Amino acid sequence: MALSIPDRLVIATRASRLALWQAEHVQALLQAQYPQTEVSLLKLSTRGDEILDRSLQKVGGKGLFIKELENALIDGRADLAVHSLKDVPVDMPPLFELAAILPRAESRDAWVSSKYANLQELPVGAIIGTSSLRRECQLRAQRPDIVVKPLRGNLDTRLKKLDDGEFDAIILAAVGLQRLELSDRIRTIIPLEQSLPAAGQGALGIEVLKSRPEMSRLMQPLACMRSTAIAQAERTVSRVLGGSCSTPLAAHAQLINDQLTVYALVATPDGQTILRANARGPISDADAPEELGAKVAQALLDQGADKLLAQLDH
Ligand SMILES: NCc1[nH]cc(CCC(=O)O)c1CC(=O)O
Repeated sequence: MALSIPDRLVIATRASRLALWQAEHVQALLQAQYPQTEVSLLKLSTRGDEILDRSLQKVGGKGLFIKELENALIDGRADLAVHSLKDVPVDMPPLFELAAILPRAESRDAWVSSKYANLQELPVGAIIGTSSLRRECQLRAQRPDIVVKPLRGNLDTRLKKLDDGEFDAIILAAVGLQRLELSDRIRTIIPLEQSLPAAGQGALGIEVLKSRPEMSRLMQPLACMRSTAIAQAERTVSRVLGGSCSTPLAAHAQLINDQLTVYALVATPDGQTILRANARGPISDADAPEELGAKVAQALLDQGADKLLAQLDH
């Protein structure tokens, strides 16, 4: 059956500068793919953007950033939603699917500080800004003396808090700074051994309604098969371990030729215990990424990851 190209496509997006960059990127790709189609943006404010005073974990987690966008898909106000893949819960509500994962950019974390070049240079008792337990546990494993304070808000807000002197350094995903032409704020890209990233970090995902398979087909030219394999492996680790944004859990995969390597860790927030596992194998068939992800998750469970995660639940 031939694909019928619609006259209009509406992209639902959050209104932050980074979200708009991402949505405009997808808009340009779709416009190039379908020159006759009018591709526009529907900018929405989400609960995750509005609630800045309380920790996200307490008010309902990362799903808050995508719910308003999903509502726009249900109402037909939009045809697709663009998300940072990292913000898309691993268990999607059954009405929706990830139609395409785009080529992944930089996936590592960035060290941002005007005073100190890296973690090792920090003076005793220095104050680091991050609201990510994943980042906190890995930093504190290396520097138990540092003080970690929460840091929320969009990128510009976070940088302003650093510049106002609230922190000695902050940790951000490098990709966001790069996309907003703020690369000069990156003192160093933190090596994977020091800060293993979150599942999906650096990649964009396009979400559509499952009931509109033609929409999913229209998105296929934007999909990157290699980034999809990587993301599937990483997201499987989180899914098997029941990861949420309140879990100190990292999952990162690399694909070199046809060899996929999956690294993962689960930790206590104080970084006193860090369980690590990895696995490598060829992506010989479509199930291989998920099998490798599941294998790494199982290796963590064999080390007691379930007990560690259960302790964190209260
Ligand atoms: N935690 C929130 C979040 N969700 C997505 C990004 C941008 C990075 C990405 O697209 O992977 C960020 C900011 C950050 O981690 O610094």
